[in-house]
Amino acid sequence: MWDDLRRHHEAVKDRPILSLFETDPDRAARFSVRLGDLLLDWSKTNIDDEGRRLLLRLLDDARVADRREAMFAGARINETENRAVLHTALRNLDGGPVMVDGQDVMPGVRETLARMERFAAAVRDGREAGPGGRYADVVNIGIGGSDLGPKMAALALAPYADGPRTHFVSNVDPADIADVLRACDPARTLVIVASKTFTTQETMANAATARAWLAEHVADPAAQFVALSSALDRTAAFGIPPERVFGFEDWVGGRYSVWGPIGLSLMIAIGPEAFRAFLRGGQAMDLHFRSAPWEENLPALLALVGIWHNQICGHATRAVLPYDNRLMRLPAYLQQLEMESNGKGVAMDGSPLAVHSGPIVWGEPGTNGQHAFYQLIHQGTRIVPCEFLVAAQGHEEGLEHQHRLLIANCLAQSEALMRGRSLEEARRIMAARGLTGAELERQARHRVFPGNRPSVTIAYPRLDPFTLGQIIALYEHRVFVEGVVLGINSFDQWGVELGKELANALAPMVAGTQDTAGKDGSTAGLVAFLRMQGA
Ligand SMILES: O=P(O)(O)OC[C@H]1O[C@](O)(CO)[C@@H](O)[C@@H]1O
Repeated sequence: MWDDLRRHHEAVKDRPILSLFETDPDRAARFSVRLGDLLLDWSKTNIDDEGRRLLLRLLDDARVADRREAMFAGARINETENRAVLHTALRNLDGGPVMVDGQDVMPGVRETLARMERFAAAVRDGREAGPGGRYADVVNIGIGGSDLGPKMAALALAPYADGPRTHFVSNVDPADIADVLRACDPARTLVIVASKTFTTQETMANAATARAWLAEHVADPAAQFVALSSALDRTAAFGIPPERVFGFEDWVGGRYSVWGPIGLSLMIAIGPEAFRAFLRGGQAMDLHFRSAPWEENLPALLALVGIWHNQICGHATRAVLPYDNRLMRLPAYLQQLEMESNGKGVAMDGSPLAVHSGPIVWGEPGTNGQHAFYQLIHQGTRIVPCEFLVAAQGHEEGLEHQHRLLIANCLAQSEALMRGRSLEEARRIMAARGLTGAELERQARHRVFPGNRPSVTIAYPRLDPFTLGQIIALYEHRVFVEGVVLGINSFDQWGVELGKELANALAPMVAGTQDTAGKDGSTAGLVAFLRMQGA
C-alpha cells in the first residue's frame, strides 16, 4: 500500500493543486467534511480521488476500526505500559458503561466530576476560601500534560472566565514560579498541584517552593493546597488530605488528561457548566469518530492528509496556524499531544518503523506569524504543509470589522500558498514599475512564489467551550489514527526518560557535591564553567 501511494505521488507531484479545482468544480465540497458547524476543508492539497482511495485503504490495512473499538472498549492497547486508554470515558457523560477488567469505570468518573464541580463552585462563590477571604488567584503547578491542556484551554476560553484568576507554573526555572507568586496574595491563593505520578521533578520542586511561600504568610498552608493525581499515597505523603485530592486512573494519559481532574483549574475559571459544554464537544467528536464512515470521518481524514504530506511527500514538519489569538498555546499543546504520542522509532512489536514517525509540529497564531516565518513558508526551499484554524466570529462586540480582516488574512494565506505567483507575472509587475533588462529579470525572480503548497483549513462559528472540546478531541483521534497506521504505540513516552535520569545524576555534580568523573569532556567542561560562574 505504501508503494502504491508513493507511485501515485510520483505521478502527481508536479501537478498544480489549483488545476484540480479547474477540472472539478465540486472539489471544494467533495474534499470537505463537516461535523455540525465544524468544517474541515482539505481540498487545497494535491490529493485526488485516487490518492484518497489509496489513503483510505491504509485504514483497512492497519485495522484502524478494530483498534478504535478496542480503545473505546477499555482494552489494554497501551501495550508497553499494559494500560487501557480511556480519556474518552471522561467525557462519556450520558453514554453507557465502560468496562476495564470487568468493572464499569463510569460511576467513578461521574463521582469525581461531581466532586470537582462541587469544589469548583465553592471556590468560585467563596464558600471555599483562604484566610484572607475568597480566592483571588489559583496557581496550577504541573508540567507537560498536567499544564499544557488546562493552560491552553484557559487562554482559549478567556471570554468565559468569570472565576478567580488562574496562573500556570510549569518550568523548574525558579523564574516561572517567582513571577507568578509575586503577583498573588498568599492569603487568597489556592495552589493546585497537578501531577499524575506526583514524582515529576519540576512539579515537586515548584510545589515545595509554593508551600514554603505560603508557610511564610499563613498559619495553615496545607489547607490551601489541592492535588490532582493518580498517586494517592504520594499526595498523602506531601501532606494533602484525601478529601482535597482529585484522583484519576492510569488509563488517562498525561497529554489526554485535560478532560478530568487535571482540568480543575479550567473548571474553576470558566465554571462547571461551561466545563461540561467542553466535555460535550469532546463527546460529540467521539461519537462522530466511532460512527462516521471513514470518507466523512474528520479525525481519520485529518490523519490521512498528514500521512500523505509526511510519510508520502516527505514534508517533515507541519505548521499549525490558528487565526484565533486565544489559541496561542494550541501549537505547544499539540507539540506534546502529537510528538510525544507519535515521535517513536519502533513499531508496537519493537521492530524499526518502516516509515517515518509523526511530523514535527510547530506554529504561532496568525496574523503574527505572517510577519515572521511565513516568508519561508511561501518561498523557502522546503515545503511546510499548513493547518489553518479560523472562527467566523470573535467575542469582541463592535470590532467585527477587525475580525473580518483576520478571516481575510487567513484565507489569503492558504490561497497564496496554493496559487503562488509565476515568473511571467512577476516580470509584468516589474515592467509596470518601469524596470527593464537584467534588473527587471533579477528583481522579478525575487518576487516569484512557487505556489502549489498544501494546506487544510478548520473553520467553526466561534471558539466556545463546546467547539474547543470538538477541536481537541479531533486532534486526539487524529493522533490515534496516525499511530495505528504507522504501527506506533501512541500512548507511552519512553523517549523522555533518559534525559530525566541524566538530570537526576547531574544535579549533585552541578551542586558540587559529586565530581564529574565518567562524564564526557563537553558535559564535564560545561559543569565546570557554570560552577565557576556561580552555579
Ligand atoms: O503529570 P506528571 O506525572 O507530573 O507528568 C507530567 C508529564 O511528564 C511526562 O510524563 C513526560 O515528560 C508527560 O507525559 C506528562 O504529561
